[in-house]
Amino acid sequence: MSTLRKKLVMVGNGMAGVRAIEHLLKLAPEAYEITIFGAEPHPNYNRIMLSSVLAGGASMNDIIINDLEWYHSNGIRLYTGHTVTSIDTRQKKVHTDKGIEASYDELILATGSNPFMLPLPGAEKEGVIAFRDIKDTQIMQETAKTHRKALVIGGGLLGLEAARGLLHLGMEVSVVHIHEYIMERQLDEAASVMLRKELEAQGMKFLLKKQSEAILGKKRVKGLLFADGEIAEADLIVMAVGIKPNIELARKSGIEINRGIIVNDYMETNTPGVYSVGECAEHRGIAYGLVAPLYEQGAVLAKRLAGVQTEGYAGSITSTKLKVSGVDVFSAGQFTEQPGSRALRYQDEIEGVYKKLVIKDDKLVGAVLFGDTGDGAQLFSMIKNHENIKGMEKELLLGVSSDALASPKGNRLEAMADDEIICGCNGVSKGAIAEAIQSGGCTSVGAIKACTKASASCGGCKPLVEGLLQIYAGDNAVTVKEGICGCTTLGRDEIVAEIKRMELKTVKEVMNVLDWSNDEGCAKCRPSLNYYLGMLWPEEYIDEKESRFTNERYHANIQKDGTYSVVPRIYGGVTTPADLIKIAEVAAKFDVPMVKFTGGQRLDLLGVKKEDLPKMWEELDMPSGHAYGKTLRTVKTCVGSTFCRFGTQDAIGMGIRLEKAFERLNTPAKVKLAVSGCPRNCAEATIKDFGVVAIDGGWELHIGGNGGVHVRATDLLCVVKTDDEVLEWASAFLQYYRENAGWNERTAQWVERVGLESIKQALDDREERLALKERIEATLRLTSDPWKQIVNEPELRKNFEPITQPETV
Ligand SMILES: Cc1cc2nc3c(=O)[nH]c(=O)nc-3n(C[C@H](O)[C@H](O)[C@H](O)COP(=O)(O)OP(=O)(O)OC[C@H]3O[C@@H](n4cnc5c(N)ncnc54)[C@H](O)[C@@H]3O)c2cc1C
Ligand SMILES: NC(=O)c1ccc[n+]([C@@H]2O[C@H](COP(=O)([O-])OP(=O)(O)OC[C@H]3O[C@@H](n4cnc5c(N)ncnc54)[C@H](O)[C@@H]3O)[C@@H](O)[C@H]2O)c1
Ligand code: SF4
Ligand code: FES
Repeated sequence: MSTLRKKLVMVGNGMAGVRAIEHLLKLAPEAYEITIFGAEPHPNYNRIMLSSVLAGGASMNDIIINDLEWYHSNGIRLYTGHTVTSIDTRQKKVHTDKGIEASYDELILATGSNPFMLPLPGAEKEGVIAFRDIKDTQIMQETAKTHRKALVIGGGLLGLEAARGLLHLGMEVSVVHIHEYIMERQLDEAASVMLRKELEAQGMKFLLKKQSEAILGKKRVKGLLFADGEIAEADLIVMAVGIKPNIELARKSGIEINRGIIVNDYMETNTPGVYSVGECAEHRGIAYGLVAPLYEQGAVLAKRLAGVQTEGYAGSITSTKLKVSGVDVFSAGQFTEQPGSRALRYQDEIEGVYKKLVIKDDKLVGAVLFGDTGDGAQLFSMIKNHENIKGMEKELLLGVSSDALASPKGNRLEAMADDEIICGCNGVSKGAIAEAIQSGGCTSVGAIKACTKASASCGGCKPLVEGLLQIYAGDNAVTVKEGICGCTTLGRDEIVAEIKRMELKTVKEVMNVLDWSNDEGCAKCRPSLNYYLGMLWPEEYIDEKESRFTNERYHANIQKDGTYSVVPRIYGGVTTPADLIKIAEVAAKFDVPMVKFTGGQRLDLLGVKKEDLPKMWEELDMPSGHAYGKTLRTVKTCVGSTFCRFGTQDAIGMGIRLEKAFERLNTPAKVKLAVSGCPRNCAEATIKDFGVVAIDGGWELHIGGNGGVHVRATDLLCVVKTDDEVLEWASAFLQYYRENAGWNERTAQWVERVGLESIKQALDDREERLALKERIEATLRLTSDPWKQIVNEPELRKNFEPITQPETV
C-alpha cells in the first residue's frame, strides 16, 4: 500500500457509511488507506432486510451486502466487534474498547441510530428487546420456538414489520400503539384504518390508545401494565417506538451536535477533517431514518473526499413502503393537507383500494396509496421532480396508466436523467440499470436484482425496473410469472389446477397444502380462493363469509358515511305501480334520506342504517338486486319492439329472461348485461360485459365491454337467430368466464388477456356450449336469495345488530 495515501478512518460499518466508501473507491481508488471500525461482529449487511429474514423471506446469508472478501480486495482494514470509545481531534486519533489506536487524516462518523427504549420500570427484564440488528432478530427467532405471546410496542413501520415476522414465527402478536391510528407518521386516517383491518385479518391484534406504564415479571417478562390499569400478558416485548441518532461519541469529542451530529451540505462537521453521514447526521435540522436520503448523503461525501466537484446535499423528500407481504401501503412527501394545498381522494371499499394525492400550486407534493401501490414509484418521481400535473390529476388518481404518466417528451421513464435514483433502498440509478441491461446482458428483474441490487429490499421500485427492462431489452425481456399475491408464488391457473387435482376443499387446506408463506393469507388471496373453491365445488363448498368484503357480507353497498344502500331487483328495468308504492312506503317509513334512479334502471334507497336492513327487506319482500359484490348486477334494456317504432326485437322480454336466468350468479368480478332492440343501441349494450343487440332476423352477441374509468367497447362474439340461442351463448360465455378468469378480473381485461379468438374457439363447439350451460345451470340451481334467508333466520339477523368491535375486512 502506498505511503502517500491519506488515512481515512470510519466509525460504524453500517449501510450509509459503507455506501459512501463504495462510491469513494469508484471515484478515487488510490486516494486513501481505509480503516473501518464496526461494533457489530458482522461485515456490512442490509438492515432493511432483517424484516424479510424474520418473516421467512430471506436468510441471514442473503442480506450480506459486502462480504469479508470485498474489504480484503479493496485493501480496507476492517475491525468488527470493535467499538470506538474516544476521538482525539487534535492528535487525529481514535481508540477502541479493545485497545486499538488508529490515526487519521479524515474521519467519518457513521454511527447510525440507537433504538429508543421506553424507560419503563422492568425494561431490563429478559425478553424485552428492540428490533435493530441481527442479534435482535435471532433472539426473536429463538424465543418463538419456546414462547407464545409477543407484544410489540409501537405501531409504526418497524413495529408492524416486527409483528408480521413474529406472526410468521407462530407467535400470538398484539401491537400496542399510543394513538388511535397506526402508522400515523405516514398515513392518514382512512388508509390507517384499512391497514389495521387487513392486518387483523392476518391475525394481528391491536391495543390502541394505550400508554405503557411498567413491565411485569420476575427475571423474565410476564406482561405489560398500562396507565388505565389493564394488563396484557407477554413472553416477549419488542420496543419499536422510534430511534435516536447515535451521537455519544461525537458529544464526548467536542463535535457539534443537536439531535444528531450537525453537518453542512458537504457532510462536514464543525471539526476540521471530521465528517458524518447516515442516521447519526443532522442536516438542515433533519436526521433521516430511511436509507434513500442516507445514500444521497454518501454520494456527496464520497465526492467531497475524492476532490470531485459537487453541488452538495440539499435534503431529501422521502417515501416509505411497508414491507408486509400481502399488504400494499405507500406514503410519500407531504401526505396531509396544509394551508395552500388540496387533496384528491379515491376509495373503493370493495376492492380495498385507497388513494390520496396532495397537490399544491399544480404540483404533486404528497401521496398515500393503499391496496394498489403500483404507481407509487412513478408518483414519487413526480413529487421529487416538482412536475406540473395540471390537467392530469384525475388520471393520476384513478389508476395511473402508463399513458397518463407519459410526459410531453414521451415516456416518463425514458425522459428521466441517467443519474436519477430508481431504487431508493439500494441507491441504484436509472443509468446503472440501463447499463446492466445493455452491457451486462440482464433480461429479467431477477438478473437486474442480482447485478445491481435494485428491487432487492422493499420491492417498491419493481414497476420502474420492469419499465426499464421493457425500454432497453424490448422483446428480450423475460417476465417472470408472479404469484396471485405475496403469500404464494403460484399463479391463478396453477392454483385452480392444484385445487382440482388434489381435491382441496377449504381455503385453509389450500394454503397449507400449497405452502402459503402467510398462514392467514391476505386480502388478495383469501377472497380469490373463496371464489375458486365455490366455482369448482358448487355443491360442497360453503362460502366463507370472512373471506368476503364488507359489502358482500352485509349484502348491501357500504357508503362513504358508513350507511348502506338497499336496491331491490327490477328485472329489465320494468316495474309496476304496486312495486313502486311498496318501495315508496318502505323509504318513507324508514326515513331513507335519498331515493335515486341508478344507471342500471332501478331504484337505490341510500343512507340506510345497518340495523334497519333486515326490517326493510322484510317489508319490501322483493328479490335482492345484488347491487354489491361480484355477481350479475343489472340487465339494462331499451323499450325495443314493444313500443319503439325502430325496434326489431323484444328487448325488454329478452332482458328480463336473461336477468331471471342469471340473477344470484357468483362471478369473478361484477357483470353487467344490456339488450338493445335495434342497432341504434339505446341500452348501450356495447360497453357491457355481455351485450345483446337486435338486428333484422336475429341478435348480435357482444362481449368484454366496460364503461367507467377504462372504457372498452365490446368485441362481436357471434350472430344468432333465436332467443333460445341467445340464452345458450350467454350461459356458455358466462360459465367459461367463471371457469377461466382470475378473481377480480373484469371480462374486458380477461378478453384482452386471453384474446377474442380463444374464447370464440372454446364456445364454437355446440357440445361444449351445452356442457358449459349445464354446469352454470347446476350452479344456479343451488343459489337462493340472500335477503330471504337473512329475514327468516334470527341467527343471521343478529349480524346486523349494532357492533362496537372494529370490523375485519
Ligand atoms: C428492521 C428494520 C427494517 C428497516 N427497513 C427499512 C426500509 O424498508 N427502508 C428504509 O429506507 N429504511 C429501513 N430501515 C432503516 C435503515 O435500516 C437505516 O436507515 C439504515 O440502516 C441506517 O444506516 P446507517 O449506516 O446510518 O446506520 P446503521 O445501519 O445503524 O449503522 C451504524 C453502525 O455503526 C455501528 N456503531 C455505532 N457506534 C459505533 C462505535 N462507536 N464504534 C463502532 N461502531 C459503531 C453500529 O453498531 C452499526 O452497525 C429499517 C431498519 C430496521 C431496523
Ligand atoms: N419499511 C420501512 O421503510 C421501514 C421499516 C422499518 C423501519 N424503518 C425505519 O426505522 C426507524 C424506526 O422505525 P419505528 O417504526 O420504530 O419509528 P417511527 O418513529 O416511524 O414510529 C414509531 C411509532 O411508535 C409509536 N409510539 C411512540 N411512543 C409509543 C409508546 N409509548 N407506545 C406505543 N407506541 C408508541 C409512534 O406513535 C410511532 O407511530 C424509522 O426511521 C423508520 O423509518 C423503515
Ligand atoms: S335501440 Fe332501437 S329499439 Fe331500442 S329504443 Fe333505441 S331505437 Fe328503439
Ligand atoms: S426502492 Fe426499495 S427495493 Fe428498490
